[in-house]
Amino acid sequence: MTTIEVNGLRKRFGPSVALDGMTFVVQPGRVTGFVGPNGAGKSTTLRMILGLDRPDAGTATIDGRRYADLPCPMRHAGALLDPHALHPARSGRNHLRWLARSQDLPDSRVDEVLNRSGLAAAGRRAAGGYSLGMRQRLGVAAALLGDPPVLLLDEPFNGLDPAGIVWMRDLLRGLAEDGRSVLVSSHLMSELQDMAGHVVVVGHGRVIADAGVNELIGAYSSLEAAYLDLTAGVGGIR
Ligand SMILES: Nc1ncnc2c1ncn2[C@@H]1O[C@H](COP(=O)(O)OP(=O)(O)OP(=O)(O)O)[C@@H](O)[C@H]1O
Repeated sequence: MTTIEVNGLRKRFGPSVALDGMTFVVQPGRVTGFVGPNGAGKSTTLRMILGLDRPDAGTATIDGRRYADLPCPMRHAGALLDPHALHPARSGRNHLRWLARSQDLPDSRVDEVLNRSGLAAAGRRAAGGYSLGMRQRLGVAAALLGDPPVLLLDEPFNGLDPAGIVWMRDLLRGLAEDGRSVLVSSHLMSELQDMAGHVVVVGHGRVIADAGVNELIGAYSSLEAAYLDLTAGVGGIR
């Protein structure tokens, strides 16, 4: 069973402190919501788990290893960070084929993940013409290519239509039920309340609360009420 461990991450960008000792563990078998006000440090943390930003201090590991040290990393962790990170002239299918080849994954996976993401019909169209919701689906398809035990998704509900939201909710729940570790950053508390088993609330680059969703609902009546209370003293964008 694969965990994500974030331990004491610190990061400054010039005068601004983005991460100030960020520490938490993502356990397998449940969706963990990663929530906090704009600028709290969620995306920076996800980027560090994936080795895309270097911390000033602290560590982030998947299965005890840094992402950069994982052999064939897409088999260990799949990520959706930026749905616009694609070549606009390349078809969705060729985008996935290119990724699969870079990781020695069989081409057969491409059609499997296109089908699972509802993009089978649009797969041969240039990805530059995809709507935001279609780009999110393509990003999810890419994250699933290596059938990884760990998934990290940054605001995956953005741009999805109502049917897409239901699809994403069921997909993430199913991935967690398979025993995967699923970390989802989102501002949609009602979605997380229905879907997540656990939530990590952050503010100003550190953890404010790390608790079960049912525990928070029991104490505050809803996840949204818990979030608003826990982050009340944190303030907005610095
Ligand atoms: N490359 C960068 N250069 C300068 N500052 C940065 C950079 N990346 C992040 N920051 C700063 O670090 C802080 C944390 O940003 P981050 O994007 O991680 O927040 P977030 O919680 O993901 O916010 P949001 O909910 O708006 O997506 C912010 O103050 C942001 O301005």
